[in-house]
Amino acid sequence: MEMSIDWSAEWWASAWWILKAFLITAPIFVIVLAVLFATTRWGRQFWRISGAYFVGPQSWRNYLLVAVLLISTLTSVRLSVLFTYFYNDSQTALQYAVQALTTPEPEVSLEAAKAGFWLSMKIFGLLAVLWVARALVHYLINQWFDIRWRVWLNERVVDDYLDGMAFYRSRFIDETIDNPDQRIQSDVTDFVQVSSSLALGAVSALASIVSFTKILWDLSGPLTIFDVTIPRAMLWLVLAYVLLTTIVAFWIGRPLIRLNFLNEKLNAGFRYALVRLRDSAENVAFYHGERVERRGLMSRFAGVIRNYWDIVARTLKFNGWNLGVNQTAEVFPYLLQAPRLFAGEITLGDVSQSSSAFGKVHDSLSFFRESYDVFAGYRASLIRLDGLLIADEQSRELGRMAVADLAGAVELSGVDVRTPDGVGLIDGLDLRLLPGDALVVKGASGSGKTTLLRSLARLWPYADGEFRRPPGNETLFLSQVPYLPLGDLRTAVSYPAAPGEIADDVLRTTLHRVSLGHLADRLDEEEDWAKVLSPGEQQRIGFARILLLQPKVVFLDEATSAVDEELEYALYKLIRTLVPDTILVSVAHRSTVDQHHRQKLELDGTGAWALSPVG
Ligand SMILES: Nc1ncnc2c1ncn2[C@@H]1O[C@H](COP(=O)(O)OP(=O)(O)OP(=O)(O)O)[C@@H](O)[C@H]1O
Repeated sequence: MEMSIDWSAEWWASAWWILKAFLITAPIFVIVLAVLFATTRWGRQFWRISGAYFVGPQSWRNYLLVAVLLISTLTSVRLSVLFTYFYNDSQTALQYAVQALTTPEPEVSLEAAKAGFWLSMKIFGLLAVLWVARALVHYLINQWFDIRWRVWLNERVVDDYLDGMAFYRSRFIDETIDNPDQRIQSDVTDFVQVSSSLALGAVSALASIVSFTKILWDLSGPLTIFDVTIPRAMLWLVLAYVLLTTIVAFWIGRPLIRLNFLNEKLNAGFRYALVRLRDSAENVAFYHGERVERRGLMSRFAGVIRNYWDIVARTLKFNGWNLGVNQTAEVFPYLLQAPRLFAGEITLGDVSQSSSAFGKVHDSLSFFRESYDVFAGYRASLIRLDGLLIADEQSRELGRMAVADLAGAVELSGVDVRTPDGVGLIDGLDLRLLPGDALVVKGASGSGKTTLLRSLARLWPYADGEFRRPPGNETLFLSQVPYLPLGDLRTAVSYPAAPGEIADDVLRTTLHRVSLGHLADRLDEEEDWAKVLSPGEQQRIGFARILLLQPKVVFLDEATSAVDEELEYALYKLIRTLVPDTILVSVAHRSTVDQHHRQKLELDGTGAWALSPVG
């Protein structure tokens, strides 16, 4: 029995095919992507987010991995092609065997048919081993590529978010963005996974279309409809069919982009409301605010569900169309090839091979149609990640106070501070403080005391003037409730120094000094310290940091508001005794704070200010 192809020569021929296909596909792949990046909106977004990963001296490793993945993808296409020839041979062998058993003078003897059948089984064994091995290697390399990319992109997005205090200052830009945390955590992952699966899926689909079109071309016969004969009808019909159905599917699926975007946004909003409830648990519990919280949570959740129903309705239409299209395609090749089999023009193997080649061309062309909802989710991730990077950039572009280094002293000249609406809070403030000086800032609530400190810390965009101060960590800002990072108590007390940078003995002695001796033996304990410690204890941690870091200047914003007056006196005395040269600037309503300062700055909230000695 004659096999459909010469299998003994086919292995080398296939290896040669894969190499040729790679040499053709790789440049086309690069050119198509370059055109998409330059001409489509989502392509430009992609490039802004991750273009840097594919340029520069380090990027050759990424290209190497992409090349391996491309070769593996093309190998899989080639193996699929070989499988269809195996199907052809095994089916034809069976057909001849049946013929030999039922007709006295068969075309092929039973022995030859049996030999053909067993040979095709051996070929299958080899193909199956190659198929499984390729799939596993592909999975591993694909994951390797994705993980490397994800690590890079995560670093890029987190660094960008931290750069220039974008994480804080983004609240001041015109179009603020929602849930940056979710954009970093979940969209980065989706972006990487879907990018590589869509790109490789598209390559695989296109290579399959080319390869199987060749098979269909060879197996297609003419079709006569209303006296018009279409040569190679099956091929043209599958192409026309898939093209039309894909256009309709894109049209039906288009709203999924917006719905997926909303889905992420609404879910993130719901999750954030839950996180806020957890963070403010004690406050809510004191107020018995469960009813209001429940209403807020449920209304957010209702938004999620409403949108989800829209997604369901749209997916129903989208999937309904796709499933219907796929089912119709099932019988297509049989309808076209069966009459030719009945006429004795082709073998059963040919019918079976046409059917599988038709299926492959159809599935490959349908890849674009069926991936549309994945692409819709991908677009949403692109928009969200790009939005985050743009917001970071805009945050960095906002104005901020000009600062310069000055050893050991503080100078403010012509400092203006405004509200976001442009209302002046402080006009032209000039000030000079030398080592050991202490200044208390007073003024009615809302007069701009905290905003002055924000401006000097370069957080506040609506401030001008010049600020000279000791460089880097020599200038410390302490807010009313000091920030306590997650981790053990050592990490919390040492902040912003890294844990371990300050010796435990020093930490313990300092805790005793600020009346937190009861915590001295708990340095290794991991807790959410911001929830465990009382506000007064947290404020004492703030004072401990002054003693540990010994800054040249420290700005304190209501730093003793939660401790009693006796303890406040002791804490200030401690600072004045142990770090007497440190310049102190305190914002405080309580008059008992004044006695620890030499000068007083009074703000009236309309721009005017007055500097006087503390009486
Ligand atoms: N993020 C913001 N957006 C808009 N306005 C703000 C913002 N932060 C502060 N303000 C406004 O700026 C003004 C000054 O606020 P600031 O917090 O500096 O007052 P303060 O003197 O420290 O008040 P308090 O003594 O109550 O702490 C207030 O009118 C406040 O509403």
